[in-house]
Amino acid sequence: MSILVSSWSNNIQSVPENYCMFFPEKIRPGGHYSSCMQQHSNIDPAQVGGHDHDEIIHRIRKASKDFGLFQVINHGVSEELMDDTMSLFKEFFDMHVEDKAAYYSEDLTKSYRLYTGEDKRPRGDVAAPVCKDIPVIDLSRLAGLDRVEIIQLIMKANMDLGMFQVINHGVSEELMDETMNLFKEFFNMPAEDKAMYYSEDGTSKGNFRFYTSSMKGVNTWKDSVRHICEPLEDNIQSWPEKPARYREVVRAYSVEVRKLSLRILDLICEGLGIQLGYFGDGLSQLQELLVHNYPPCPEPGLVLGVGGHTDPSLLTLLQQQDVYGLQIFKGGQWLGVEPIPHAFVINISDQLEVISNGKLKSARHRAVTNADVARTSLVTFISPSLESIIEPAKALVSASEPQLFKSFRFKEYRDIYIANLQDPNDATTLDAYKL
Ligand SMILES: O=C(O)CCC(=O)C(=O)O
Ligand SMILES: [Fe+2]
Repeated sequence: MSILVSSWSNNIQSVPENYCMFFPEKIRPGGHYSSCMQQHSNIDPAQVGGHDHDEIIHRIRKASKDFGLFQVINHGVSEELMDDTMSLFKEFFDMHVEDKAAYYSEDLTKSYRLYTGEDKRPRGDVAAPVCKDIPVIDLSRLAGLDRVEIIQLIMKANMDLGMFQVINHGVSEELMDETMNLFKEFFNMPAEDKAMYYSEDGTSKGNFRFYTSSMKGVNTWKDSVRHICEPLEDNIQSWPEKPARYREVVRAYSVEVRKLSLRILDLICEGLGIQLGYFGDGLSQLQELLVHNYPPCPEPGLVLGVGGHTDPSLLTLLQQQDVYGLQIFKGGQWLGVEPIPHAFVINISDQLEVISNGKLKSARHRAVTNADVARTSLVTFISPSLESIIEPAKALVSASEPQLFKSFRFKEYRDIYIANLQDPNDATTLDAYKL
């Protein structure tokens, strides 16, 4: 419980090391040498063919299996040539700046280039420019003559970015505010009241879970609540009884957000030219709510609230207030998503990219923190039932548009996605299913 960011973050001047995003001290180069490997992994190929032949082969196999690395001596490349080459490169780097300038390039496609390493730390750069291309779509205009134009707008946004915002969407402002305030109240409850809900057990099978989290081994600056909303009756008993109106408010919110999600999925059907209701039943059966609380952070540039990812669901609907924090990855950089009170940010998620046969993009996004105010976001994931088979819609596959993804069971995808969240090699689950 004392691990919750909200429990300790308000009195500190600097960020603890294990929150410094994706570059913790233990993997930071410089000053942290471990002891050297023993010489016995040096292999002398000159002995191959002689009476030590079998032993050498055995040592190569063992070193390759254990370390993937060994050294060779007496290998046939002359010491003079090696020294010469080493000296030449030392001389190159020691040349005058003007002499080297001709070779310097940041263009990755150049066949020869002198360059410097960049700092790849995904800093939570709060000052990122705002993305101007995310349309804000007024759903009240759908009833009139603008319908076709609106669907075109949604489709264009989904093809390019996988993200758009909707206003006048039918979920009442009162209900949105009430739900937001309820979660703020939850996160602000005294530690003793929250303690009974706290769990580090990630296997709660969709029941209510209150936790703080890490991604790829580095802690993220947030505490979260997560549970299934639909099917409702199997899960509502696990929802908290404090704040007092939790079950009543969250139930009403889930019902309204579900209606909106089905409306948007039908607009996407229209845009894709597949039958209305295609995403009904199994493909949108599971509904989960994930609520994040990002306390103010004294050094927002060193941490992230949520690291870069695409959502594993079908569609995601995100409510934020007027506090900035969500970013989208576009054109090689992170750009801010403008917070619009009472709008929903709609993300195309992985399963829609597959079912649309790659026509729609699963949005890559993340959340940054800030030094001044806490931010709360309410994230609804609409997903297929775990047993659903996911594959590109038949109507979107043809001789000229071949199938781009294998078919799979949603449960398998989800399990791999969860494992990949902790994979330091930045594995993306969707790539593994591309044909
Ligand atoms: O809090 C946010 O704005 C983003 C949260 C998010 O991307 C997620 O929970 O998947
Ligand atoms: Fe997300």
